[in-house]
Amino acid sequence: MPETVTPVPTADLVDRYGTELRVCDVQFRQFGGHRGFAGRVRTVSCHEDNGLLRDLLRTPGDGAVLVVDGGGSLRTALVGDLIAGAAQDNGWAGLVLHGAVRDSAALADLRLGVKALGTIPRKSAKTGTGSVDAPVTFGGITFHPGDILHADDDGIALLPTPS
Ligand SMILES: O=C([O-])CC(=O)C(=O)O
Repeated sequence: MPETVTPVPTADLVDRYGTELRVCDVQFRQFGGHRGFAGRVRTVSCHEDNGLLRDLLRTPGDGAVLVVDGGGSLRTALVGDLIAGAAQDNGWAGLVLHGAVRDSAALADLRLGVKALGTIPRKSAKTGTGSVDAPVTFGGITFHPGDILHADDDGIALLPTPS
């Protein structure tokens, strides 16, 4: 069942949850057609290789947000218009890429959130090395599969996990 999470402004979430909210310190750029997006976290960890995330985004997203730890590399693009288009068509809410994109002009037309560090036209390898749904850490916070993520023009935040 698709699990849609309605995006809430991240500044409002800080006002509501205070320091319990986990806020990512990275200054991402916005590339997708949806500037505010939210969903349950899935993760990929990879380095200049997008085989794993390409295969995952070809499967139903059920409203999830894919968080990709690309090690911050800006040498190759992890996502372009084809992979992002598949994510849109398969019901993913958004992508958070600690890495680069390409086809950036086309990404703006998609019904998808896409935050990334920057752009580069060079492709990634496709060997499929890396891991899926292991916790990933960048910007001072750890993204666990199942966390609820909210993103907008102000940044990215993870809701406190119920104790
Ligand atoms: O295939 C790739 O590596 C990325 C790409 O260009 C696309 O998603 O369109």
